[in-house]
Amino acid sequence: MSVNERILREFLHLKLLLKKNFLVSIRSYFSTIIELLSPIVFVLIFFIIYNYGGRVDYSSKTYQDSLPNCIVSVENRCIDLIFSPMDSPCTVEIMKVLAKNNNMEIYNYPTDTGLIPDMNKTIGFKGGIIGIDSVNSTQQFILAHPNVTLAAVNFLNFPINFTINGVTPNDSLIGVVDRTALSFNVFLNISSNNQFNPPVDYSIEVTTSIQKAIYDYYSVNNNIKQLPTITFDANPFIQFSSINLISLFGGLFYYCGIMISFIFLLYKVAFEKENNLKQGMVMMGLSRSMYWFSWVLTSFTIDLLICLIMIAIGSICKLPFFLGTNFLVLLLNFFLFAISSSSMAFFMVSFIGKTKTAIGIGMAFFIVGSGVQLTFNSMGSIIFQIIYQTDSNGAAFARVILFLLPMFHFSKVLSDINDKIQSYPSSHFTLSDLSENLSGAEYGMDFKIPTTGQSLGFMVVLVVIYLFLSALIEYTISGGFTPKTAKHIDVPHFNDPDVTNATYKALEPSNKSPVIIRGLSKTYTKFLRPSKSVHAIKYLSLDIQKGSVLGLLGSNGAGKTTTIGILTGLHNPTTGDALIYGHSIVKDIDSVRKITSVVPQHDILWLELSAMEHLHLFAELKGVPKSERDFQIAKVLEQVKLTKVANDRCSTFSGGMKRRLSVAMACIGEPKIIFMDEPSTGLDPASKRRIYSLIKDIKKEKVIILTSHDMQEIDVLCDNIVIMDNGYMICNGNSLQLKTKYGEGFSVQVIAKSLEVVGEIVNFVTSSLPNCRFLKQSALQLSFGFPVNTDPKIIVNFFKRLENITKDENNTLMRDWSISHSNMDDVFLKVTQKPKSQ
Ligand SMILES: Nc1ncnc2c1ncn2[C@@H]1O[C@H](COP(=O)(O)OP(=O)(O)OP(=O)(O)O)[C@@H](O)[C@H]1O
Repeated sequence: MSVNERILREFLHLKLLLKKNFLVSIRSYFSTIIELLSPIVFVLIFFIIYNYGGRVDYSSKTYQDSLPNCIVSVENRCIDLIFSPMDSPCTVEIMKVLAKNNNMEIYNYPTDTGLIPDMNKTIGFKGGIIGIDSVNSTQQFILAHPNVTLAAVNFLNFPINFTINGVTPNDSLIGVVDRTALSFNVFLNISSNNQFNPPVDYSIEVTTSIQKAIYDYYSVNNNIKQLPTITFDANPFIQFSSINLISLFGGLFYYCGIMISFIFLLYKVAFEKENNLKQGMVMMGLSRSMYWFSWVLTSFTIDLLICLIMIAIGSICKLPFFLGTNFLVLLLNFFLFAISSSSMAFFMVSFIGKTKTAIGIGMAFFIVGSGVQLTFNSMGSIIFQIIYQTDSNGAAFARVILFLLPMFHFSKVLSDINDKIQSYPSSHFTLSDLSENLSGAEYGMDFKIPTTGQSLGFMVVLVVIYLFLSALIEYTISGGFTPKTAKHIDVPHFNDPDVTNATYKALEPSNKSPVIIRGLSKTYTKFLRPSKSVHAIKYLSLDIQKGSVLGLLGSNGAGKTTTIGILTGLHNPTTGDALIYGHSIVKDIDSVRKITSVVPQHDILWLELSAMEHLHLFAELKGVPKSERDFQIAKVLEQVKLTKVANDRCSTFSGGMKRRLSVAMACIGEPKIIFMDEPSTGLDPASKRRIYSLIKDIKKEKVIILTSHDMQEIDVLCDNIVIMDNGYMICNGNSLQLKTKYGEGFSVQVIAKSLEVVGEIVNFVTSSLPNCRFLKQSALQLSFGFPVNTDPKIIVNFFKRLENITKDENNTLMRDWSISHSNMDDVFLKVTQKPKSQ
């Protein structure tokens, strides 16, 4: 197959699988709606809690954020605020805003450091702000002129990134500039009755108005990307009614809204695995990589929808988190969290085979993750500081484990955003904030804590890691690392000459049969416990002719399904090869798949799709030209008698109808070889008969390889029969040859009157007929076999005795008896040496 053909084939498979996923999602609309609505539900729950559940109404406690006016009563002058140092450009910029906010004048009041300022310069002042050069001078001024000044503020330090018109002032007057916090002292005059009668505590108004000036300066100055932490030694104030601590816990609800789809994804992929749908699809020729890729695309699309819904509903509810954060940042955080979780689900499902386990693990992640989310939300950035900045082996280990969890990075981003937007009502988290270390800034200059952008990047890394690991596991399981060469081993010794002949005939280089299996072996290796490795097939060699049905018989675990799995490319053989119309299954499985079809042991059906949709899907997969599709589909539907229900969903089908549909799907595309793994299992006699006649109809010009536990089916349908036991072919021949060779000649069935007399009957029959063998017991029915060359007189005499016993109504031994030729049941029991009682 050329590269172009291969690419086209992969695209076709992707298209078909996406179509399947789309149809299944639309049809199972209940679960799809739950998945898509979950973000709405969780955001609405949070909205209700946020607005009505325990919200403290701060608006009634809002304090004024303007400076109170001083009252002129002493020295014929009063000053609203003294600030220092006045020569610092940083201080002056903020004070200008404060003056503007309060409609006040701002004056310089130069002093010589250490000297008491000249009071004459302030005569006639009635309110206003004046600057003084140092804290020292401020204190001296207040001491010298009590009750002239309402309050004084001394700036102690500014953050390092404080800039004025984009320039860092390198403010030596402030002293310490290598810190991230902005701090100031406030002195309040509440001591005198002369001016403030009665004394009033204006600490909140004064500190609030200063703080407002700082924030206003920051919010108008675009060059400053983050607000400083402000510390001051006055009473803390409550100013903004929109700050609500509950909003910090929104992360828990956003997490839950996204994790519902994580549980659904685990369930859906595990369901296809548990029901062997994936395996069946691969046997039918679908590409494994496209199977996974289709799931990745489907789940990422659902994730995107969920994230958009979440952002839309959060914005409609006017939650500060959504209003205060840039849309792209929101989308990136939600979407990267969702797809990294989905990628983790793909990785986890590599180890999960059952839907119940998948749901259990999904729920555990949901519950434990919610707890973790709650902790991260409530502890804010402190927890991230501890995790990232603690220097110990334990912390390093925790960092590695937490790194692998998408929810951890998601919480970190939420925490960063909350840190920013909770600081001030008009604060926004913008794209430029992604490079800031917001959490680190709060705790000093140690920037080991990743930036918000890095946390988002970690989620991208997780997507790559988890998808890569999932692909690696899939590649290993599919035998990708097994060398693609047909390894040969010596022919073992077989007890049965027919088996030896069949083996050597198949090994003959001149053999041109359509199917030739040569020295096929398969060992399922247990890497951790090599001694427990299973040798499922051991040197299977045979050829199959066109227009014939080969029956593969064997007890459970004999190796039949593994044989079909290898011939359809599901597993790589450990040794040997098979040629299907000249194409090697080891070297050219793609060409083999073009001409083969499978009825897998488990139906590859989606309950949400109709019979017609299944057939269209597989017709396209098998490359049936569009013009022929309708005709072929109508034909197979008629053959399996499903025409009337063609447009009904498979969920309404009985087990027999599903099996018939599987057979119809295998017949689409006119394959040259059809593998049927127990095609009639679970069917009623009428349905079985339909399948039998279909097989008889289609076998002309084809090769059919059929496994079954139904001996009658094998007897009726198969031209050649192979019996496998413990991985070996132990018999090979047609039904008559096998019965003659291994059958007991005749078999006698006796129905006992009670279980107590079974032993007596067995003694009676085996002692009456020489070389008679007790074959099996099924409830009260006992089967015996005896050779064809038994003396007819002995047989006649034996039948007469049986007749006499059953005619006697008082007999306690048997109810009835019958005689027949040996059947395949007897052959099978004899060659596989099963115990003679069940
Ligand atoms: N994926 C696997 N990994 C390990 N062992 C396996 C695997 N598949 C099959 N086996 C083992 O290989 C042996 C042959 O199994 P296989 O399914 O081919 O038997 P079978 O004849 O088809 O049985 P049944 O009639 O029950 O379907 C069994 O011992 C089985 O346990």
